[in-house]
Amino acid sequence: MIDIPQQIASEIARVGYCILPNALPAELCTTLTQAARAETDRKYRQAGIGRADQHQQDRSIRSDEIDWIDDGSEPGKAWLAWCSELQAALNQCLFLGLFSFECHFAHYAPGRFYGRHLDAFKGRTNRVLSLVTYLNSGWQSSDGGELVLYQDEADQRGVAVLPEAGTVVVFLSDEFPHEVLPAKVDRYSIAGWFRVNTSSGRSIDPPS
Ligand SMILES: O=C(O)CCC(=O)C(=O)O
Ligand SMILES: [Fe+2]
Repeated sequence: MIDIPQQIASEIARVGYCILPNALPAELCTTLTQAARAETDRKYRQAGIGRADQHQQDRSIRSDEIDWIDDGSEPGKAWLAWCSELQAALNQCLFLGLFSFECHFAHYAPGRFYGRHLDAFKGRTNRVLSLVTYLNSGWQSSDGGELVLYQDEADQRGVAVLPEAGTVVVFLSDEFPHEVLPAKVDRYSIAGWFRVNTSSGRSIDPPS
């Protein structure tokens, strides 16, 4: 059996990112795909940018809609259990000290996008590893909607990833600029972040 967490860990150690098609167990992928669509128009909210204290909605940078995931539903529970196993494996292999995980469903309606950005800035965040998985079966390259992952600030070419169901992408949050190109059809995904615990004294970071 292919050990997905092991593969992710060794790619992170080698190059800092990992793009793995068919990484999600098929049953989990189906459950999440259904859950992502069932929530359309019900719970999705316009996504914002920045930390809680400087939260703002700027549609010129980001125009997806999101719904935070918790273990209050069966799909949420199953997904968080899978991520928790991955977190344990990454800690064991890479000594990252990952402490918690936060994630949300994202829905990009046709034409929506997320401009080039970093998920974290060095020294100013406790987000260490970003994880994205896609929930669109039969995605065509003519549908657009690629994630483009750049090596560094200077890279203008990047690597394009089709958001096909089951593909998992993991990368160091403060190292790899990336963007989501507009798609011609609805695009569903989960974006999440493994974090370290930087709480000290009476100040709790991050704010809940
Ligand atoms: O959906 C994707 O491919 C990436 C999303 C992303 O970059 C983010 O939510 O920060
Ligand atoms: Fe991002």
